Amino acid sequence: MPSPKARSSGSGPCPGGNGRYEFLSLSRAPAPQLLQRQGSDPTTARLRASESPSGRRGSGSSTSSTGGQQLPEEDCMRLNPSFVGIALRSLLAIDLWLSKRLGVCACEDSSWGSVRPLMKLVEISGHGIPWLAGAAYCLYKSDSAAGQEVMLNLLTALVLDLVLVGVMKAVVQRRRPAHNRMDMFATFSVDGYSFPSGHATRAAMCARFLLAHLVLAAPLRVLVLLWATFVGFSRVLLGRHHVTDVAFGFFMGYWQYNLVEMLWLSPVMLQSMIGRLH
Ligand SMILES: CC(C)=CCC/C(C)=C/COP(=O)(O)O
Repeated sequence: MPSPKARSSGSGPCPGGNGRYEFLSLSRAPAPQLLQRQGSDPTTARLRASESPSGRRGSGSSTSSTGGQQLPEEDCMRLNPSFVGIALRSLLAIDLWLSKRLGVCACEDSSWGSVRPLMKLVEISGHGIPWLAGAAYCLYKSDSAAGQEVMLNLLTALVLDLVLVGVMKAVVQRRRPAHNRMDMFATFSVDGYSFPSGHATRAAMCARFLLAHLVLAAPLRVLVLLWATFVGFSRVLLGRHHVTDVAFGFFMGYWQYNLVEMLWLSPVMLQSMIGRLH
């Protein structure tokens, strides 16, 4: 598996408008070096090449006739792309465009660069380490069985979240936005990848967990929801993620909580597990 860090933009200056996202005009041939770069994926390279008139001229032996002109079969297939394919490509293009527009705190000289330190505080509030440390501390300090049960399950949920997000990132391997500066503290190697946002999954899951298991007054419940939303939103503002990474992260975190409820470790179960250890 290639190292995601090697593919990431690193900690250099914010690339701004000089990102990796080149949108290919349908009516214009892409630059040769662009074709070469996309050539790492043979299918994409072939499809891109077939978008160029020169690419059309020379490619393929299997042809079909259109208005007297011989076109390769693969081009004919591209003329009838499925609705789902068009919808997905459009969604992806909107996602890239919107994420770039919203990445206003991606670096100090971005339009909202002055609030970057505040956004980084929000980032820390949703980071795995403070949550793991906090849950472990509360578990240690808790003197009631109910409190210990809740904290132990929160710890389990946090570990489960790290594992599921890590697996998902390793499978999907989506790059972080080009304007992101990889200056996050304490990351795993898979955190070089973007999809889904681990902060968003954790925020959604923990918010549901806290709302379900802590007796909180209404203003505090609202605060928890606002915090979770803001953690997700700050990922895009910081340029760390695309909008879809965060949207899917919220969705995944929401469902992860259901999994936590299903796997809930009860005192009886814990007793028998501890008993088996002795
Ligand atoms: C080192 C530990 C315990 C957790 C890593 C937390 C982390 C840095 C997740 C990445 O989140 P995003 O996917 O939202 O950038």
